[in-house]
Amino acid sequence: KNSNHPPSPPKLPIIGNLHQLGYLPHQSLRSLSLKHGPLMLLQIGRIPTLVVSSPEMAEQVMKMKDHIFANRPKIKIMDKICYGQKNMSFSQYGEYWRQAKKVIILHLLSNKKVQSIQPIRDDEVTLLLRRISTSSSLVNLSEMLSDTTSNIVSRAILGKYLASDKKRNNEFHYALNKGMELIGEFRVEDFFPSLAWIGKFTKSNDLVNEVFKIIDGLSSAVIDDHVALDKAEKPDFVDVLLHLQEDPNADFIFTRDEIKAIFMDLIAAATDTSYITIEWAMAELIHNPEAMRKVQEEVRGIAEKKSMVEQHDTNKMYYLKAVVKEVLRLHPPAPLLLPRESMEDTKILDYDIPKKCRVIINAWAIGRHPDYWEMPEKFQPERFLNNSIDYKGHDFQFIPFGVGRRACPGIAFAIATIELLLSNLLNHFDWKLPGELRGEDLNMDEAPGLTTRRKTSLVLIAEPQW
Ligand code: HEM
Repeated sequence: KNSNHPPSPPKLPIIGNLHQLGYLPHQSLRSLSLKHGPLMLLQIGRIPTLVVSSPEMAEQVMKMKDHIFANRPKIKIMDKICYGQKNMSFSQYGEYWRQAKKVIILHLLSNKKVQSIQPIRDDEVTLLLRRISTSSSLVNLSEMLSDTTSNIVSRAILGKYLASDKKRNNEFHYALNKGMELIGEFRVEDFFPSLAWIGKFTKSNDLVNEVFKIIDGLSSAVIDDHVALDKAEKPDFVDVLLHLQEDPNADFIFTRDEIKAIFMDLIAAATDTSYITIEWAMAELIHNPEAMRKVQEEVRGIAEKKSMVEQHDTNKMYYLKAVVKEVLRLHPPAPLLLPRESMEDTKILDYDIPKKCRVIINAWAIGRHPDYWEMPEKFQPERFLNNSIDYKGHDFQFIPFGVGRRACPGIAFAIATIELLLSNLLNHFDWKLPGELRGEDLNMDEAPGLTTRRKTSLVLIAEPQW
């Protein structure tokens, strides 16, 4: 009662502010923050939840007090589908997380490793371009990009495709879509722990079980294949984790379930975010024909009629890089980042923040903050030319990958994939909406979930340049 808490919107008995989260929580929370300020304390069911909506407050949480806010809350669905929350993204801050991060960076995400998988990226780009060229008049770009990004990441991690046939591939993408939707929901069992038993009887609990069954089936098959093949010569990332189990000098040994949680998490984290970025980039460029003209002129000028843009070509594509940044500003794939949790009572400025307070950073609202961005709702890649604003965690007005200990370790991996795929799509084809539709007619609505996809698939006509 004597604490000085941040401002809170009025709440209802029992549910608190739950009803104010709306269909797209990042948008509803921004509207609330315009009334109640950049640091708000909501009560969602039983859980105090701090909502951060300005660059200054984000810096306080993710830089000044990062050591206190480095935990993730326990979330029932992650517990179920990630074998006790043993994936890196949602694991508790501590020794397990440190060891998982160490092995992931060393064997998968270092700059050297990211460069070493260039042949896989090139190969998958070639297949994508061929698939588009040979498809009927309408191209479902959303579906193709989702396939290509998951193929790149699964070949990088597993040494092969995750799903060996079309049926399994469809099951994986279904589980990925449903999983992201379910994780993004504010679910009864997480916010009313005493009512957790109700969750067991809901339809969404059946969906969670269905998602888990698919993920567990696919990941168990991967482990069985790796054990049977044992590639000692040229081990992939899963081989590395399995070999640790037999290494008497290993600092840490991951169990079979932990290995499954770690690699499936990486495939999901990399696929969804990367393809969403390219999908929004293509949508914004169709919506803004002048930006499309400029970026195609740059890409084609540098590619000089080569049938494929190579990774090193993208280093000179400054407008393309500005397009990618502008897309990440307007459409950060994880608009509320991933939730964090305070590990002790603390203060932000003069406000008291209790231990075990959930923290939501509204990166979507921060990227559109009118004090930091001129005409913040407008797609304008030029704003990133001739300045050093970057997504690497120093500019708190632009934080699509998060900041601090729990920031995304996959930036280099993601950007290499996004720039290569996008530049090749723009080099190889001209893009149009079907029928008489014009750019401004394109539906730009978002779908709900942990990651923000487009509400409707992006279906376009591709006209090859050669
Ligand atoms: C455009 C692409 C991507 C975006 C926008 C993105 C964004 C994010 C965000 C916002 C977080 C949480 C940060 C925080 O809590 O402060 C995160 C965490 C994470 N990302 Fe990414 N990500 C992308 C691609 C990737 C890729 C390609 C990989 C791996 C191959 C990856 C692996 C991870 C992992 C393992 C975490 C958990 C980090 C931790 O909790 O310590 N991400 N990412």
